[in-house]
Amino acid sequence: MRRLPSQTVCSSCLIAIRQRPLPPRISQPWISERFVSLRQPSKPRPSRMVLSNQVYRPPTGGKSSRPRRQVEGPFGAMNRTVANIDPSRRGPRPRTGSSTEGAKKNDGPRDERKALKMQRALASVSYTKRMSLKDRMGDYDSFDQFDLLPKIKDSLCDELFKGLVDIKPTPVQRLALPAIMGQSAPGQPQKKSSEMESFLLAAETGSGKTLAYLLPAIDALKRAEAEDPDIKAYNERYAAEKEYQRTSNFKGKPFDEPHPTMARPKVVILVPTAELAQQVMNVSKKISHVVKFKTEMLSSDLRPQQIQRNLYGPKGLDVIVSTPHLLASIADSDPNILSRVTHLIVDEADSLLDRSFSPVTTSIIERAMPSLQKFVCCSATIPRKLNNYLATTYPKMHRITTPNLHAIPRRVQLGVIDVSRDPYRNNKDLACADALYTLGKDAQNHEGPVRDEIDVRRVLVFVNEREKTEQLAEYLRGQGIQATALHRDTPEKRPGEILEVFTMAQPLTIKAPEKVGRSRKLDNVKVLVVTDLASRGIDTLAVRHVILYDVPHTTIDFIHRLGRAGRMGRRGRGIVLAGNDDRKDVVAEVKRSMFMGQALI
Ligand SMILES: Nc1ncnc2c1ncn2[C@@H]1O[C@H](COP(=O)(O)OP(=O)(O)OP(=O)(O)O)[C@@H](O)[C@H]1O
Repeated sequence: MRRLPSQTVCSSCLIAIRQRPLPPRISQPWISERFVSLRQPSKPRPSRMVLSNQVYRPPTGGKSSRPRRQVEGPFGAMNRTVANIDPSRRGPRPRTGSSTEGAKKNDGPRDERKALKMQRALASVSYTKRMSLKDRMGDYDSFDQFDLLPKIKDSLCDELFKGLVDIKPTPVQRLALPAIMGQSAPGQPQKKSSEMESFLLAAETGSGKTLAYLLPAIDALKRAEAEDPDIKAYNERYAAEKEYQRTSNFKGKPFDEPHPTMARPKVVILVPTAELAQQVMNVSKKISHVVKFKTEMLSSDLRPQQIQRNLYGPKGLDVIVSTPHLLASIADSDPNILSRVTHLIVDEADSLLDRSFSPVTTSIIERAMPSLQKFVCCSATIPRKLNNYLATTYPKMHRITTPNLHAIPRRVQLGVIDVSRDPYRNNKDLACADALYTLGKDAQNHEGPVRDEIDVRRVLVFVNEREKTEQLAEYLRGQGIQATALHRDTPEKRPGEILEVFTMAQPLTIKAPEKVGRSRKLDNVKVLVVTDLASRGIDTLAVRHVILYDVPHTTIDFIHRLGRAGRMGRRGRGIVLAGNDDRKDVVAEVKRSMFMGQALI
């Protein structure tokens, strides 16, 4: 029988692909009228930032797998089929054809923009691999099947998902929880591992990665606490002192012996921004209300006294959420601060291990390594560079990836407005205001949960430059739109408050206007004009619409920005404003990949 070449799709798969339901077409006239002609790029250009297509297994290769003719050294020239000419000594390239224009194209400097490259689907995750992942996920379809402490399970119903019924673990949680805890099958007890284990959690945006790493870490923390002789002795002294004070009507100083965990956390979670630190700390705090442990955050927007209090509070410290720079500088002055860490989590690992953050993040990892039991890297996007780095630094790392990694879910639709055409003629500000007015008008047709009230739409507008946030927000305000700018220099304290409107899950409504007037004032839309500051990890559950004012520099930015809408199974819509200076071919490829449900690699 003739074998199919590896790239060929077999006929049954083709039928399955064709039978997949297609997302409904965008019905808004303003999108269809000004729809960009999505041209196929004639030749894909290389990218400097490429997503990995083999996250589920470490990349193979390296020196040993290179053909001998490519290897340096005495045997390097064997079996060559072409002349071994040093490229630096090669003469000028012969020009093809007579066109000087064409020659310029060949010899000119390469486009150094961080262009996108999305020619391939997640081809190397084979169908068998995908099926086996799906089968494994099916094993755990309730939180009760995990060997978590009962209090932790209670905290899910009583605090985190209060009011929700039938909470099921998400795919990444079904895979990660048993793997990190060492649980072999549903209902089975955990098995302790004597050596340090490392994990890579790679799953789509808004898929519940925070709980996937937090629940096993807290479970291990509480189990270790029950066996810790220092904590046991402290608790006994505390109880005895309390009893003495009660019986003897004691009026002196209360028991003020510092807790053994003071400034010695066991769980450290590193995140890239203060806003994300606050969000993860809020989740951890909610669990701590039921499970009882001490959790704090460290970030640059806290005052020094507050940082001191968070670290050296007499009640101890178990879980700390921090940005790396601050923690590294504290560790410089108090080297023992990381001496008891058993679980270290690097959230948004591709950011924290990239060129700018890497030295400081790795310094923390190295300091914590002697006591470390579990090391978890977590991200929705795994660039090849990070993939290779992890494969060489942590060769035994357990790779937990979900089948749809690097794909934007099909429930998120992408519309494109070509702002180079009439009536905008490259006026992106006007196109943005128009898009927001259309969203507002559309929302007026949807009644809120209370009669005579309408929903308020919360929209994120992403720009590439910090300066543009203020400028655009001011323009939109001038057009009667409630717009706020958020960037790294937004005055202290405000980012949390500003973001709250967009992160709270509760519906936001206003009184329905008697009659939609002609005045240009949009009451039922709240807009946040923001840089990538809000694109990483911020859980904007309430946001269904994201406007990409600028075309993102990389696929990674596309995934994270669009990932703010359509979280946790919700529907969402992205709108890209594509101007003359933007890479429309790139937008077209993203749109096509999203339509096909393919990974953007
Ligand atoms: N099992 C679950 N059932 C329902 N909702 C859940 C579940 N797990 C998490 N969530 C909710 O899903 C939302 C997104 O979770 P989370 O912020 O952890 O996503 P993420 O994968 O870290 O996203 P990102 O990659 O953007 O950081 C949160 O509001 C969280 O409360």
